[in-house]
Amino acid sequence: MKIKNICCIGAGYVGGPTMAVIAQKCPEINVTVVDINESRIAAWNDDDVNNIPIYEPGLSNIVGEARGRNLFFSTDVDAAIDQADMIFISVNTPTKTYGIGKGMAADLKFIELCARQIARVATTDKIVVEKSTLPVRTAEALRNILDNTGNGVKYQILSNPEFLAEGTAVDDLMDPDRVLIGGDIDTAEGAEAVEALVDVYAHWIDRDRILTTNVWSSELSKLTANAFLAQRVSSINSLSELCEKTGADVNEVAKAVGMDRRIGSKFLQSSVGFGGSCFQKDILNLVYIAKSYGLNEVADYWEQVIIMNDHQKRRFAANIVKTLFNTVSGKKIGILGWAFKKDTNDTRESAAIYVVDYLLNEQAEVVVYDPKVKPEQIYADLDYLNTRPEAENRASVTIVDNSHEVAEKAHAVAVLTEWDEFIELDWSKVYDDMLKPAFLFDGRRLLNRAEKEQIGFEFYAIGS
Ligand SMILES: NC(=O)C1=CN([C@@H]2O[C@H](COP(=O)(O)OP(=O)(O)OC[C@H]3O[C@@H](n4cnc5c(N)ncnc54)[C@H](O)[C@@H]3O)[C@@H](O)[C@H]2O)C=CC1
Ligand SMILES: O=C(O)[C@H]1O[C@H](OP(=O)(O)OP(=O)(O)OC[C@H]2O[C@@H](n3ccc(=O)[nH]c3=O)[C@H](O)[C@@H]2O)[C@H](O)[C@@H](O)[C@@H]1O
Repeated sequence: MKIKNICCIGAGYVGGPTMAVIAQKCPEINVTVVDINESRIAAWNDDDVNNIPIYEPGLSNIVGEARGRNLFFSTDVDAAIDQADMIFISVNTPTKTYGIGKGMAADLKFIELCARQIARVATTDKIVVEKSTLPVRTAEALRNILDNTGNGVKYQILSNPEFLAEGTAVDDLMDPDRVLIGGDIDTAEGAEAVEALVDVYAHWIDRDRILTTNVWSSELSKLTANAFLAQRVSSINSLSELCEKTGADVNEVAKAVGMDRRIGSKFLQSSVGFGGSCFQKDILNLVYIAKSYGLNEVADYWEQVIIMNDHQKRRFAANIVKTLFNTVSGKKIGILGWAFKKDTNDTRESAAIYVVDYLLNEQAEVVVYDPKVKPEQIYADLDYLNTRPEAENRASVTIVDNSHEVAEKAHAVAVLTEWDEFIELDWSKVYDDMLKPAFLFDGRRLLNRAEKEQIGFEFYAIGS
């Protein structure tokens, strides 16, 4: 079976880049990405491809090449569903903020709405692909909704979790370690659907890197991969605190440990804490699932990854207060970086939000610069925490458009995102512009200690 028309519901950080790459690599397939968010779709359709709503290195070129040829962005969800033979569901699956499982379980209401919409609109057989990250056994719920419409349409449900990381999305999509496809491989129709999706990816990915499994393994592998990655960050971050007490250096420890090929060197960069939309949400979801099966020890084991991460963010902020003679009240603290990592404008769960919230509770005056994050996003992130009236966030936080304004008469500067441009800053000028003693806190191990101390900074870096 050859796929001719793909529809993707959800034009976000996953749906947009993934579909752009599929469209570029498969010129004979029409790919339509739909979303209910009109302004997001308008931005994807902006005449200037540099205005697409997601910043990812290399993405605007790909969109520029494929858009209007075989890549389309639209708000007409029904029409795209109707025409497609394969439908990717790539909508958000945030942590529930209400009811049973509040703060832990994934909120699947957007997924269910998609399933109901597909069931209502479809008149021809469809392959429905779970692209969103979902709790294990979600496909069962989807099948229940889709199969009970009584309109005779046949559905195959596949799980095809996405492993791209933001900031490197295009490279990750072009050259993934693996593509995972879960399906009902024991039936002829299921195997045919799996093969149809394998064919799409095989346009540019070797078949031996396209892994097929049963649906439940695929769903659970995605949660497991994120849990393992986040666990490595929490593991090294837990040791960063011990390094600070003992005179060991966390970078040296990470290097020594990571050179063991059984351990590997990736994801051992100590930091102010991991952020991003998925690590925390997916681990909380894993914890919730384990608990729901009565597996309390399993749940506790993974929950510790989150507990350690929260501790890391809090202790970084607390250390700023302690170092500044136990008070930051009325003091200007400059923040370099708001995104949860470099090369993205995404701020979801960024450590910066929590560090600044802590400092605001201590009555600091905060000045923020990030090269890609818009001011309204920074305020929205703080408002979302609901810690204080929105007007207070605006009164206490100033957002500037260059690094040097952050330093002007600041008592301290903290690096919270590892943007390359912060390495190249004129640090002598930063020092000159600050009040003395000039405290510099490196939450990313981005800066060279000897150089900064030479300039005159009181320098603090995670894990040393
Ligand atoms: N952000 C990332 O790097 C990765 C995310 N994922 C997973 O992919 C999924 C999507 O994540 P993101 O793209 O980051 O989310 P996002 O929030 O950027 O995008 C989701 C989009 O779906 C749209 N949407 C929601 N309900 C809809 C409906 N009924 N009809 C049409 N559009 C609808 C929203 O308006 C939004 O634009 C999540 O499950 C996430 O866990 C997986 C791998 C990487
Ligand atoms: O499911 C998802 O959403 C994605 O989550 C992560 O990707 P992402 O969150 O975009 O970015 P990462 O590079 O994993 O970084 C996550 C956080 O961990 C931090 N981190 C990462 C690595 C490290 O060594 N140290 C460290 O502090 C980063 O700064 C960032 O805040 C995974 O890497 C992807 O494989 C996955 O698809």
